[in-house]
Amino acid sequence: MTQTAPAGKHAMIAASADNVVKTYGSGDTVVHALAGVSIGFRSGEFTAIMGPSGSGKSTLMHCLAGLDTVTDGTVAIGDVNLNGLGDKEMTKLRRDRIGFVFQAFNLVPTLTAEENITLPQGIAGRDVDREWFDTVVDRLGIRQRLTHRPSELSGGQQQRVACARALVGRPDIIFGDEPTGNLDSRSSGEVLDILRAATDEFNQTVVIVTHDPRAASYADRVVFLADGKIVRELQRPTADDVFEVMRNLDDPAQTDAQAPTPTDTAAQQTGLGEGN
Ligand SMILES: Nc1ncnc2c1ncn2[C@@H]1O[C@H](COP(=O)(O)OP(=O)(O)OP(=O)(O)O)[C@@H](O)[C@H]1O
Repeated sequence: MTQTAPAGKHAMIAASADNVVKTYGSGDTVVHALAGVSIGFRSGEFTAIMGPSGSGKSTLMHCLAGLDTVTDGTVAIGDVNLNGLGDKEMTKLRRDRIGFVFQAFNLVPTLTAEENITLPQGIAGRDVDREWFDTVVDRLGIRQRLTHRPSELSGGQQQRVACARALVGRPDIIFGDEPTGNLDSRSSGEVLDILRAATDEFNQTVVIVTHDPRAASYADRVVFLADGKIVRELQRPTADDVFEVMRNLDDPAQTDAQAPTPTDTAAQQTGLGEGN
């Protein structure tokens, strides 16, 4: 592969949350969506965030991506603290440094696949790096589809176009919100292979929220939320490992038994987990 990361990039933190609290509402209706979350995402690593419904997964991702604000604590992309940014600076940061892959693909229906892939670069007023565009398009196997509109593509092909759109901008980090939630198992596998390859071959940092243990098993690291807190973390787990933790988290009687181990707790404090 021609595209390699700068030396030492693995040691860098692409995004981080430090003691993040997110509260919705007030008084009797207050919801503590995030109750003190600290975590760092290393450059070039693929992380999956899991947890029961309502545990705070989407809230955490939205705060990290600057799509929502925190009530307390700080979030950063690289060394840029998002808390202090105004609307314009936030928009620019999201455009320049963050890629998104959504469950619903979010392609513009009137544009071709190629136009969709290059649209963010056009909006940012940047020239598209054609060599990198070609590398991404060929790696994702969508060259034959570049002139097609989204309605002429399968769900899996649309999500591959969305992955290409995210990758072509070479963002610091790609956030995927249930990126395989609308796909059958074969297309899910293709998209997950692409996200895996993006980290392995392009040193891209990827963070996804998923409910699917099989999807999580593609990640280097799986972080489990419950009641707005990080309660477990697994490194390179199998789908069965992930399923087992989720089964226990879904069973409130088991939740206490899943309190962080000393290793997990250390991982939370550093936000880095094992193997630093
Ligand atoms: N805009 C909002 N206003 C009020 N409460 C909210 C809002 N957004 C989220 N919440 C609440 O915050 C908590 C965490 O929600 P969040 O969507 O982050 O959970 P999740 O783990 O992503 O859930 P799911 O797996 O069902 O998508 C939930 O109790 C939810 O009802």
